[in-house]
Amino acid sequence: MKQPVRVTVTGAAGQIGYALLFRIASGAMLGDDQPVILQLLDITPALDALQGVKMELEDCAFPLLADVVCTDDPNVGFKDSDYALLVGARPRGPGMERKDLLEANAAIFSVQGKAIDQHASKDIKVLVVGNPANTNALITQRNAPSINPRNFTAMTRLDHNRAMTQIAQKTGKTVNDVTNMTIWGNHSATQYPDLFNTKVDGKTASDLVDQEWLENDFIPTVQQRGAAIIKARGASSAASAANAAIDHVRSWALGTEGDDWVSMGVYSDGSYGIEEGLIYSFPCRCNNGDWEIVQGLPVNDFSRGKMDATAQELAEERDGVKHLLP
Ligand SMILES: NC(=O)c1ccc[n+]([C@@H]2O[C@H](COP(=O)([O-])OP(=O)(O)OC[C@H]3O[C@@H](n4cnc5c(N)ncnc54)[C@H](O)[C@@H]3O)[C@@H](O)[C@H]2O)c1
Ligand SMILES: O=C(O)C[C@H](O)C(=O)O
Repeated sequence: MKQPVRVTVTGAAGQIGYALLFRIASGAMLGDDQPVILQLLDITPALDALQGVKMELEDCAFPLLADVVCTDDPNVGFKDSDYALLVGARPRGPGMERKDLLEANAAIFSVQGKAIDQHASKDIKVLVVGNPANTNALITQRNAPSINPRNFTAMTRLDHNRAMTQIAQKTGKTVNDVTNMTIWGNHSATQYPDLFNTKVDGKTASDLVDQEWLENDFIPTVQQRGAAIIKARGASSAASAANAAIDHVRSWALGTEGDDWVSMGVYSDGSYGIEEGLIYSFPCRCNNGDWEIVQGLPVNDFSRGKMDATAQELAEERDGVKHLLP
């Protein structure tokens, strides 16, 4: 049996937490042979509820669950942590954009970045789910200067999965036929789901649909899916978000399949002309617990405009939280 790894989940008493923890403990995220210690962080008023979640985790008798720690102290929550899923943040309500949450949520990530810097493993892999995810990931990263910026990522896998299903349904195929999907940019209404590099059954997806559907149906549907779920459910996506978080960390830790890639919000090295240092969603391949941006994909004028617009929004969000970026 491998040694257990420490997985911190913030906002563990919330909606996404409830859909996430049991799958991590079952081995769905890090593999059937990897024991885990769950370090669950939430705010003080949520600690009773968190104890209830811990009791339920115990009642599952998961063979891979080595221990569960519940705390309201980030210094304890991130102690020696190998993986951190930063979920704890306020969700948006109807009529809000995700960046409207910046003021409410940004401070959480500067505190947690500092705690990660001081207490976590220097090899920690961090996934930020709490919105606005890309800019919160940037705040976390900048507050943890002793850790490689590549170790801080933001979640666009939910958008990626949504886009795969939309194109599969449109072309009468299944998601098993869809590969090489890319979400470029911000997890926001400016994100750009790219069908020009996606394949369906080996054929280029943009050749299988008309430009009118691509521009006026597919892209807005993916961009607005979170809002559509809030309208329908009266609460933001939870099970699908937890599923995407599992997918994101699993790909990062255990690798992507063959030539396929996944979408991850990662530290930009200037690839595709995107300003260095932004946390921008790129097509990424993962191997040996590391990711690399897929290079050399063709970018037409239509795509270029959309990729730049979402980068511009990220630069504006960054400038709006300058006071939290040491
Ligand atoms: N990136 C994505 O694709 C994606 C998808 C879905 C939701 N989200 C975001 O995830 C976040 C969580 O959503 P949810 O539905 O679970 O919300 P929720 O309100 O059900 O749960 C949030 C939890 O975070 C806790 N929390 C608040 N401040 C905290 C702090 N400082 N430290 C630790 N915990 C803290 C709350 O007490 C609560 O238990 C929201 O910001 C939501 O917008 C992102
Ligand atoms: O849309 C939201 O606010 C929640 C989440 O980011 C989503 O995409 O479902």
